[in-house]
Order: sequence, then structure tokens, then C-alpha cells
Amino acid sequence: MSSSPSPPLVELHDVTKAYTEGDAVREVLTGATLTLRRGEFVVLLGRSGSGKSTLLNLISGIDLPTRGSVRVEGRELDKLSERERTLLRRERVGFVFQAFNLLPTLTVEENVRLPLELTGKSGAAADARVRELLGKVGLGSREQSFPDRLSGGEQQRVAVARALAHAPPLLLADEPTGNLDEQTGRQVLELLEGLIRRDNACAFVVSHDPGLAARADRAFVLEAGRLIERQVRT
Ligand SMILES: Nc1ncnc2c1ncn2[C@@H]1O[C@H](COP(=O)(O)OP(=O)(O)OP(=O)(O)O)[C@@H](O)[C@H]1O
Repeated sequence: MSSSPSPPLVELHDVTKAYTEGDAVREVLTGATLTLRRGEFVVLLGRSGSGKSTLLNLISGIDLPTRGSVRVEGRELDKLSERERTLLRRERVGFVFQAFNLLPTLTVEENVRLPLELTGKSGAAADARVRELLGKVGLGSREQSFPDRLSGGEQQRVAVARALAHAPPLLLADEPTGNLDEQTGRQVLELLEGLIRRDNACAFVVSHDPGLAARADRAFVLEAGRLIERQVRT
């Protein structure tokens, strides 16, 4: 018996997102089409206000499109209940934000463990995963520290470990190096890239840095509401 090929990780088809303010309707995204597959490191560029966060919110099901369809692993988000979308996001997506967003009252180790707890994973395998990831991001000796004792780069490395703790196939990062100096930012991105490649996951990374596109498998830019693919390698 032959099994059918698995669907792409993410498929956006002709997606438009409009916001209404008073009488005015403004289209932030127009006809966006995009396919993401496991194993890819994909960068999204665009000026401030071009709709990058809006696109991430649509991919993760935090928001729904005005027109068009968004599918994650073949499931159309519009057809799911809010509860189903929350569960899908929790289990299949990891997030890294510009502002780190670590929980200040939890230790480094507890922060990284959180996505495992939220998806019902505990015991020796969960312990090993947390330890392994903290080792990989170079913070094995800081397990019991609280986030405010860490540098910005260290906090972002914890955030990367946390985002990947439950081994999500999709990692969404919204300007993950925006608060870091250039060298630290590059280290965090290299780490992130190495980890997603090892897990055969996909990273979709929002950035203001056109230099990052050169490292990516594919790059897109948002311009005047249009999502345009850019050539990254000759
Ligand atoms: N809930 C909302 N209601 C109305 N307008 C919105 C809403 N969310 C976003 N916008 C508008 O949509 C446009 C795109 O916003 P978005 O946050 O997606 O841009 P961005 O590219 O992520 O910007 P930045 O790089 O500054 O974070 C902006 O003009 C913003 O004001």
C-alpha cells in the first residue's frame, strides 16, 4: 500500500488581510501565496509597517485571513475552532520574539520546560530534552538562574531553546536579533539555524537585515502589501 506524500508544512493561498478602522478599510496583505517545507530556513524582509507580524499571525492562526486560505500540515485554519487552533499552535509551532519574552519568575530551566509541560510531556525524556537544549545553546551551567541575571544574548539563547523544546516542525521568529548587537545576533541566528536543520524543522524568520537573506534557503520581501520572493543565491 502506497502512502500519500505528506502535505507542505505551511501553505498560504491567495491570502488577503484587511483591517477596518472606522469607515476605512485598509489591505495590509494582498494575494499572498507561500509554501514552507521542513528543512528550510526562510527569511522575511520588509519595512516597518509592511505587514510582517500580520503574516506571522496568519501563519500561526492567531489571526485569520479576510480572503484566501492558510493551511498548516494540510489543516485549513479557518475551518478549525479557536481551541483547535490554539492546540495546533502549542504543539506544532515555536516562537522567538525580539523582546525574548521569557517568564521572569521562572528559572532558565523552567522557562525551557514550559512548552513540554503545556503539551503534556514530563519524565526522563523531557528532562533530557531540556538539558540537551540548554547544553546546545551553551547555557548548561545557568539552569537555575533567573532571566534578569542573563545578558540579552543569553536570554535570546534561552528563548531559542524554549521555542524548540517540544520539537515543533515550525519555528516562527519575529526579529529575533533586533535587541542584540551584530555579533551576538549572528551567533543566535547560527544557533537557531543549526538546531532547526538538525531537527529537520522549518524556520521562518522576520528581519530588517538584508544580509540575513544571503544565509537563507529562500527569502521574501513584503512591499506595498505584496509578498515577493527574492533570489538569494546565484
Ligand atoms: N489590529 C489591527 N488593526 C488595524 N491595523 C492594524 C492592526 N494590526 C496591524 N495593523 C496595521 O497593519 C500594518 C502592518 O502592521 P505589522 O505589525 O504587520 O507590520 P510589521 O511589518 O510587522 O511592522 P514592524 O516591522 O514595525 O513590526 C500597519 O500599518 C499596522 O498599523
